[in-house]
This record gives sequence, C-alpha cells and structure tokens, in this order.
Amino acid sequence: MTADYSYHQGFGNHFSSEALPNSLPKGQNTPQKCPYNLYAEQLSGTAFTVPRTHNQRSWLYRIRPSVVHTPFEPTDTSNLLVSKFGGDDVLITPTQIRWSPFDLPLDSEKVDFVQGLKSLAGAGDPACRSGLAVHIYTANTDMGKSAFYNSDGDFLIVPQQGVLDIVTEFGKMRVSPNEIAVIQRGIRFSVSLPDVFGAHYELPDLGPIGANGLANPRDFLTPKAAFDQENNVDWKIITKFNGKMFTAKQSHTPFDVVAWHGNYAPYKYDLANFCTINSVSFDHIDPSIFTVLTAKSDTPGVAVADFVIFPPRWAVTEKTFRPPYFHRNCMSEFMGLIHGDYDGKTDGFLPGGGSLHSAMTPHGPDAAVFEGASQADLKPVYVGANNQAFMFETCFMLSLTPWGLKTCGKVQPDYYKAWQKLDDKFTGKLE
Ligand SMILES: O=C(O)Cc1cc(O)ccc1O
Ligand SMILES: [Fe+2]
Repeated sequence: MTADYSYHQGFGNHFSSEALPNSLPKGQNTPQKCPYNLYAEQLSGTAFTVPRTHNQRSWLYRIRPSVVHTPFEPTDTSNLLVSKFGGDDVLITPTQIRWSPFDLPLDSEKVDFVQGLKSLAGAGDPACRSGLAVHIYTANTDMGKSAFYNSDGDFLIVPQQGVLDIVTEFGKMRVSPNEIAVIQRGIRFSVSLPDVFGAHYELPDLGPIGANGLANPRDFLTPKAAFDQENNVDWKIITKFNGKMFTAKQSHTPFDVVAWHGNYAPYKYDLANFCTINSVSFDHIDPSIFTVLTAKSDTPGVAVADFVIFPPRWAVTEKTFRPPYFHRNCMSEFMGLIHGDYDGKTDGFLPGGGSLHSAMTPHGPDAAVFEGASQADLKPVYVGANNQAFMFETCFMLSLTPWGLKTCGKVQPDYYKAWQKLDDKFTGKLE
C-alpha cells in the first residue's frame, strides 16, 4: 500500500476509486472478466430495496474475494465487550454519572484497538437491528496481521489522545484528535497507533438555516483506493457478530481492493471545519444546532444517535444565562471531552473522561457555573479556542455494563455534589 494518504471529498457521494489505471470496470459492475483478473464483490450497507435516496452499497474489485478464509471460530476475549443490553447482566440507574479519565494500558502490556475495546453503556440488541452501544478504546500497539469488522453496526470513532492510522478495504485514513472517523458495518479495517445498530450516520437537515452551515459535505474525506498484495502470510479476520467475537484465518491480506466504486465507504471529518450557528440576540439555543451527524430512527426528527459537538465559538447573547440550562431531557446524553473545558462545568469533567445523563434525569450547570454566569458581564466572549466537548444524544434508555458502572473504577461518587450548593434564592414570599 502506498505510504501517502489521499482522499475523495464529499459526503454520501458515489465515488469511483482506482489504485491502478483502468482497474474499475467500465459501464457495468459484473463483467465476465474484470480488469487485471480482479474479482468483483458487492458490499451492501442497506437492504437492496430501500428507497434510492437511502440506498448504500459499494462494488469492490479485489485480488481475492473476501470469502476466502477458514470457518469462523468463537474468539476467547474478555467479556468487556457487550452488545445486548436487555438482560440481567447489565445495570440500570437513573443517577447522573461522571467518569474520570479512563486508564491507558501500561507500557508493559501490549493492547491493540480491538483488544482494548470495552463497552460502557448501550441499549437494544444488534440481532433485532435496533439500538446502540458506547465503547471506550485504549490501545498502545498496532493490530499487526489482523483485521476487524463490525457485523453489528457502524462505528463512529472519536480519538481523544493519539493518532490512528486506519487501513481499510477502501484505502487508508489518518485520524487525529479533533477529527472523527466513521467505519460502517461490515467494512474490514486495521488500526495502527497509532455502533449504531440498524441505522447509518447522515448529515442533519438544515431547515431554515438554508443550504450551508454546520458540517459542510465537502469537508468529509473518504480514502482513495490503495491495496497490498500478500500471499502465504497468516492473517486473522475478527468480527463482532451479534455481540460476540469470532475469528477466521486466511493466508493473504484482506486489504487487496485495487478499485472500488459506490456510496458505502468509510470517511473522516475534522471538527475544526464545523460552521457553528447560534443565537446572536438572546437565549440559549438547544444543542441540536451543533449536530455533526445523525443516525435517524424511524420516527421523523428522533435520532438513534445524534453526534453533537460544543466547538470554540463566540458567545454574544444579551440578557441571557449563557451556559447550558437546567433540564430534563426525554433523550439520553452521553458526553465526553476531547480537550479544553466545557462551559457547563467548572471541574471534574475532564478530557478522556465522560458523563451520562439518562432520559428524564435532571442535570445542568454546576453551582459554580450558575453563580458565575448569573453575574457575568455579558460582553462578547470567545468560548475556549481549545475547547471540544462532544455528546451522543439518543432516544434509547441506556443500560450500563458492570465494567462501566463498577470495575473501571472511574465513576465519581461525588458527582451529585456539583449541584448541592444551588440553594433557595427565592425573593418572593408564600402569602
Ligand atoms: O447537558 C449538557 O451539558 C448538554 C447540553 C448542552 C446544552 O447547551 C443544552 C442542553 C444540553 O443537554
Ligand atoms: Fe443535557
């Protein structure tokens, strides 16, 4: 595979990508013989018959079809990766939860991206194609001759520390903190160091905002075709399938796609390109204005997962309490901090940590933020040039894994104290 990274630009486009001249068949998908004697293989991201506007599939032209491997065997892994959230093995609490930064592996133990995946929370079941899961990854070594694909759903990866070099069947991507990557269901990839079930991420509608703004389509980057040729080399193909890990073996690289075309392909996006929109008069606008990507449910306007950021921006509203308001949301909110601060909290919410405010659970600014912002001189201020918090907002009620609530050891027992100093300031009187 070539050493450099090159990308196609655009969101949801039908790209054509060739690593060798004329390797993509002309005018048809399944010629009797493909150029260079490649094999044609279709990867479907949606059912064949979904409406054209939602249909996603790509055609891959590869040195061998991906079916050339030994039978899948269950993989003996830790039980820290969870995908079914209906049973007694997960924990349920409405309490506000905040996690201190998760531990990185020790230098003495080598942990790759797949070995380092641990589930924190989720809902539903990939078998029924409905739900989502939040996983934390921590890794300090590359995946070597192993490739992973998620049979259960799409991964939206948010690196917080360290660069990810991701080789995929479609080509390679380099993803740094403050960038995100989406690797859809079924696509094989390998991460060097450096899930939603049942839906794919798309750009949100813009409504009255108009034709431009928020994440602009041309800033999404999909790798250009690149391939390796390797025979008689042992490779492992690992998949998370219906919540369990399986491994198959093959004696050649899975990254042998010489050309591809279609609209089902991984991509990355630099959050610094987000065109932020907000009130320039008064009041705190709902955080849906900061939606980068949405994975829609079947109910219009309701997301399986909205991926939302809190980017650097000017705050200019007048006569307004500017930080996030107190609220109880019918949706669940999982948040993290990539770097900097978050304007809703003075301390305790740290890069590499997280928080969960479940459906209908009250939350909002901590007492110190409330005091400060209630007294603040409302000049225009720049909200943290270095700030980048993010949130997955979901209509599902999330359960927690035992690792997420207990064994990770990062849950802050005192989080509730953030609000205890919000005392009675009532200036009226009960007559
Ligand atoms: O709870 C949070 O911090 C996220 C959030 C931010 C905001 O500006 C408004 C609502 C909301 O849930
Ligand atoms: Fe919230």
